Amino acid sequence: MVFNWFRRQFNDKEQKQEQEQAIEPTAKQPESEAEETTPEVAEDYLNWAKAAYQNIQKQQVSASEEPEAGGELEAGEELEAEEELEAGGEPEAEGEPEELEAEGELEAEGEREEPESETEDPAFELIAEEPLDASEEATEPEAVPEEFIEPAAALAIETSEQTETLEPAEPAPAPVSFLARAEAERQARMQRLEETAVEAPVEEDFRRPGTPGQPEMEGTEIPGLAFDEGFLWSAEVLAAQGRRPDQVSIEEITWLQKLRQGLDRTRRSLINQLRAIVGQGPLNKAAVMEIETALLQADVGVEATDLIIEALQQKLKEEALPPAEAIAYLKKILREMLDRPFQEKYNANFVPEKETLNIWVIAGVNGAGKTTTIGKIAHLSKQSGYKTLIAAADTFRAAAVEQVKVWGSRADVEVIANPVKNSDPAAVVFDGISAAMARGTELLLVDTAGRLQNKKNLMDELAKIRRIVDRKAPDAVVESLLVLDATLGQNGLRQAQVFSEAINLSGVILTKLDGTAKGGIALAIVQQMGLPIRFIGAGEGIEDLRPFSSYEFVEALIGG
Ligand SMILES: Nc1nc2c(ncn2[C@@H]2O[C@H](COP(=O)(O)OP(=O)(O)OP(=O)(O)O)[C@@H](O)[C@H]2O)c(=O)[nH]1
Repeated sequence: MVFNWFRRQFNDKEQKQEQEQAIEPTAKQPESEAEETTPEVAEDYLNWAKAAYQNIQKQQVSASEEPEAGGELEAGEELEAEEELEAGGEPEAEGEPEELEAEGELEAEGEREEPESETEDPAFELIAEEPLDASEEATEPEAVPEEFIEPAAALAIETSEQTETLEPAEPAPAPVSFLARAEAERQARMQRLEETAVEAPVEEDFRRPGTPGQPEMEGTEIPGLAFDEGFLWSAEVLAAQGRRPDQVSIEEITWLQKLRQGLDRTRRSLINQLRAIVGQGPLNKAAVMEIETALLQADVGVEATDLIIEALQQKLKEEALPPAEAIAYLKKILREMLDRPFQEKYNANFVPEKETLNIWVIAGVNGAGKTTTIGKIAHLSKQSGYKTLIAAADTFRAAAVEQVKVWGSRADVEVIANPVKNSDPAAVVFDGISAAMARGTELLLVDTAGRLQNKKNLMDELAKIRRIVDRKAPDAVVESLLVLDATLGQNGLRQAQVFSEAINLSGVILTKLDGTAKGGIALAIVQQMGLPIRFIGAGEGIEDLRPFSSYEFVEALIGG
């Protein structure tokens, strides 16, 4: 059974089989977000969650009964593939060298440009100051140089500290969630039964699957997945998006829980302040300032904050909304902002095309999480049933190639690399595309350097890689994705601007959303750059990166 993470569904064939034996869905969709708190909707969500849990149980049982699925390649093919890989850049580079050399695209080894002392951009000062050491052997990933953290970022760090110390004296009463309601009803039922029953039946306890007397939850307990508050929240988020309980995978639930946990710091600071302010009629000046502060502390940025407040204020002038509805309206504003790039230029469905070569060039400064992200996407892609390959074109640091190889082996995805240190990255990309074409690869992930002698060299190199891709694979679906470290807050935006000058960026991958109070940076990126967020990372593990969903993000950011 293959769950396609890009499509957020099981691949068609498996889906059909699954549905034949699936437990029928029971949730009725709420007509509006405000309806979430009605007992009927709460009950529906609870039933939906139970059905989803049971279906995941079934998936687990059938997965454990299935024979181990083989790798992507048959044994023979694997051998051939290896041979091709062994041949590395040699035959490919030899095959069409004139084409490239004639165009002056490929530099001979050792002919890389000398470090230049000019530094047009302060963000690259450190890079320019550091000597070019092609044999750099560091095994540990490098942190983003402090110099990257400019005044804006320093300010953001200060504000983040303030965020931590900001403890609202008395949180405003939250609307009763369906969890609390279900628990209250359960307690009441329990009490009634105790009072009236001669022989008390075993009470339903949906929190402990397999409890005697609870037939629908009987069966194998799902290892590592309790039917708890986190499960119920995740189920509600999925159900509210129109998903059916039989379409949900264990990975989705786990991911949503992780995302919510990751955004915990941002959410706690935001939601407590917002709940206390909204829902009291039109916003007065003091309330506007408080919302502004809360959003700016979450690194939403001035431009996006102004728009959010304007839209919220407009609505509250038209009608006085109770807090739950005002928050629901705020969520809508945030979702619309995050989805705006899809109305203008970009496709909302970010899915590699099957049986087509998709090439994703991954850029970003060192330390942003580029290598880790490539490994995670490779894993996601492989798990989702795509033939995947990685081209290790960050040849500036020897350690970078080794790191990509480690992630490649974790994801069980081959890596095309040139063993020669400081070799031409464009040649590696060229070889990567040749290998991808020969193997019928569907997704080729290209790692690129995050640091060169100076900004100009870095940008020239990225532009050159893009030209090679366009020339060598004119029919491929190409995306240029920038990896940004969410903890850098506004400073990440400056990096994005620099990169977008060199390569035609088509999206952003936001990493390290866990453990930052600056989760609002996603809104600033979309508002200021007009770029869609394509993936978000919330942890260092291979499973900790998933395609971005504005609905899920906003729920995790300011949901209950
Ligand atoms: N907490 C957290 N850490 C992350 C995430 N993504 C990456 N990291 C960590 O960030 C550090 C840098 O990640 P790398 O993938 O090595 O970054 P890079 O951009 O490739 O940088 P170089 O390795 O220097 O080329 C590593 O310690 C990763 O484990 C994330 O989503 N959350």
